[in-house]
Amino acid sequence: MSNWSKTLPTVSKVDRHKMQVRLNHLCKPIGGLGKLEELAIKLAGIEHTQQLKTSKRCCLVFAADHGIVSLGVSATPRKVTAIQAVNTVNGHTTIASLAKQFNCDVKVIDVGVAEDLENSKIIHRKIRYGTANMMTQPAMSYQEALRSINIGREQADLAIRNGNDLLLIGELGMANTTASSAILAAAYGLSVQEIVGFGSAISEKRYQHKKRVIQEVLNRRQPDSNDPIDILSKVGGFEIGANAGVILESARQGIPVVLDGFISIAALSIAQKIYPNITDYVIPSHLSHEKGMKIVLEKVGLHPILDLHLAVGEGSGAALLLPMIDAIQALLANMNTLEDLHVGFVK
Ligand SMILES: O=C(O)c1ccc[n+]([C@@H]2O[C@H](COP(=O)([O-])O)[C@@H](O)[C@H]2O)c1
Ligand SMILES: Cc1cc2nc[nH]c2cc1C
Repeated sequence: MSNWSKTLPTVSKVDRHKMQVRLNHLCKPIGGLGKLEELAIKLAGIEHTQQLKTSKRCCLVFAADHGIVSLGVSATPRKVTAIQAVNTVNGHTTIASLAKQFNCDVKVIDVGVAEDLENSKIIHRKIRYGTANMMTQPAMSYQEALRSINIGREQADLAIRNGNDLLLIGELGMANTTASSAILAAAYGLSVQEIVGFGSAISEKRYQHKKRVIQEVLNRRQPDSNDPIDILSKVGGFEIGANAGVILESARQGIPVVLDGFISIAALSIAQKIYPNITDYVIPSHLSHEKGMKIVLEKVGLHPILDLHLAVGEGSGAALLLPMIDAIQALLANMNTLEDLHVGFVK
């Protein structure tokens, strides 16, 4: 299929165990920090260290348009992808605001916006001016699907070389909850009823229409559930492929990658078809408001900390996890141990 190595480097069981022991000794009830403890253990395993590296972070926001938008599956006009891409580099979107607050760099990469973005702060890696309408033809070619993944890998590699300890994934793409629903239905054999949600707030009537469109797309395109590139090319999007590429490259280099919402788990499903254990390397952030998120996260065994009913995308939920990551660092740095206080538990 491509030049993927056979396996990923393993996460460190030793560092996971050491972190668990360390947390158990802190002056608090055993397990008292709940999901924050799971987060610390996961980071220690991925990074192979007790000295968690989390201070330099970067959110990679990939922007692309979707031909299927012409069938009325979104409440939002296509041009909002381009508008928000520029708005992000100018510092005024949800992700730009949160990233500034939580000390995170943001890069916006155009991998397929349907118009030219004349802005020097945007990284220009356009594959095409939007995907084709997947109702009438595959969204993109097999080669373009691979290219979208490779651009994600390249941008992740660049961010890692620039010294980032943590990567966050984000996206902009009107109608991409339609593409993501189709990907997830194909990848995990889920029904349209189980997976499709209201995206960026459509009406009930449009929701019924969206479900019919996605079902018809799946019937016509017949994506091969065993071939992630076939799925991505037939019913995917360029920004989704790029998100998958970031996940793959981060895992390959042992750098934790923080997922965002529904689109990021569509990307995860593509990556998971290549490496079934990819979930060991990703940090879930929040349970998006989008209907299918819960069933997919349960299926792949990921338990996000946040449930804020977010439906923004852009990497916003991933950025909101950063204060939780900073909280772990503060706890590990400042708390003393039960032994320091001469406290023992009775069995
Ligand atoms: O991240 C999510 O879970 C999420 C849920 C709903 C909407 N979005 C964002 O809204 C856009 C897609 O919504 P839609 O209705 O056009 O498919 C796209 O730009 C996403 O970033 C994102
Ligand atoms: C304004 C707006 C911003 C977004 N950002 C991601 N998806 C979006 C959809 C809308 C409508």
